[in-house]
Amino acid sequence: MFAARQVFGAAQRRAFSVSAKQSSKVTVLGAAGGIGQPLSLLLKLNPRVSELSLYDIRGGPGVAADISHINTKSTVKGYDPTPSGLKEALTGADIVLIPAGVPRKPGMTRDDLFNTNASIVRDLAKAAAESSPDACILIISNPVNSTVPITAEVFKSMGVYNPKKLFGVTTLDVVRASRFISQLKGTDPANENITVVGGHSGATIVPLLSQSGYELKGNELDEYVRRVQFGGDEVVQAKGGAGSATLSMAMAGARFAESLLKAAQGQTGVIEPTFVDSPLYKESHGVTYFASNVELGPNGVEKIHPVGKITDYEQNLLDVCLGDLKKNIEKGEAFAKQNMK
Ligand SMILES: NC(=O)c1ccc[n+]([C@@H]2O[C@H](COP(=O)([O-])OP(=O)(O)OC[C@H]3O[C@@H](n4cnc5c(N)ncnc54)[C@H](O)[C@@H]3O)[C@@H](O)[C@H]2O)c1
Ligand SMILES: O=C(O)C[C@H](O)C(=O)O
Repeated sequence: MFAARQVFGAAQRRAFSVSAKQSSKVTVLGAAGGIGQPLSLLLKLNPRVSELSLYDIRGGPGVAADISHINTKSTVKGYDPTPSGLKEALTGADIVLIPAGVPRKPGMTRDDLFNTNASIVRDLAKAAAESSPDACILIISNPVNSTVPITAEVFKSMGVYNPKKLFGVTTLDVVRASRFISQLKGTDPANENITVVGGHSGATIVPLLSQSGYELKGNELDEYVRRVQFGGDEVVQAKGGAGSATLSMAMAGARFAESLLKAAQGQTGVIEPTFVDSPLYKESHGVTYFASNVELGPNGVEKIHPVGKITDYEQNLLDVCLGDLKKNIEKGEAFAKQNMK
């Protein structure tokens, strides 16, 4: 690969550096957790990251010391769990990933995490709104359908909300949908990219298999859809009380961050499904956030793609999704409004 210096003249280099930011500070809040550690590792391996900033209420500096020995160029710093540590971790960040919060145990829904995680996300969102108001904020903490609206309400209350820069990370649903179809069809999962829309829990997860030209029927289709919708439960059960998906989630979070960095660094046509402030079902159903394919650009959301042509079966799934999603979103918004500190 040629360096910009070799390929561009001075004027072009200046234009390039204005439109495409090449250095990137990425902050992980919850960096010492089950997701946080492998996610931080993958970010350290990403040459698009120049500064990695790791914060947790326990163990951030230890994880940072460990990861900092890896021989890639980026600098790594861990921060103490103090208000000033959090502020420093966030200041100047381009991307903030938030996997802080508790995971499920068998028998729990994601919504059962609401009581604990809502206030964790609210407090971290407040810190981000104060110290990194221009960063892209990537919410991993569950229930995503509610924690994203909570974050939006915090940013709105502080007058710094930018709907183009707030993302619920739903990439794991696409990763699963792609992996599971490849197992049924004997294809290479790396070449599969099944569109998944809606939200991130149970019936709000809607895989649109027909858009990839696949036609499963009857029980096989029902079982496929159910596996994508409840793939998280499969992992929660298998871990038997020790948490939920961490390694596959780290991969999915790192993939989403990589896509944002590519777009920020000038690549066009970068598309990822993600849960964002979306016009698609706002007027018709009062659903203010929705996951669909989103084109990413240097300022975050560039273009929200509509759901497109779907089958009657998929439309039925979508109808159920929209009803559940509305309740999850309203629950998050109500919490934020009643519990703004
Ligand atoms: N979006 C998704 O697809 C997806 C996938 C998997 C898990 N999750 C969610 O991600 C969250 C984290 O899962 P995990 O397995 O990593 O849990 P974990 O318990 O292993 O790690 C969570 C980390 O967050 C830290 N933390 C708690 N409160 C904090 C605060 N106020 N500030 C900073 N750090 C704080 C903890 O110390 C811990 O290290 C859960 O809510 C889980 O449900 C989401
Ligand atoms: O299932 C969970 O609770 C974690 C996560 O949302 C997942 O989809 O794996």
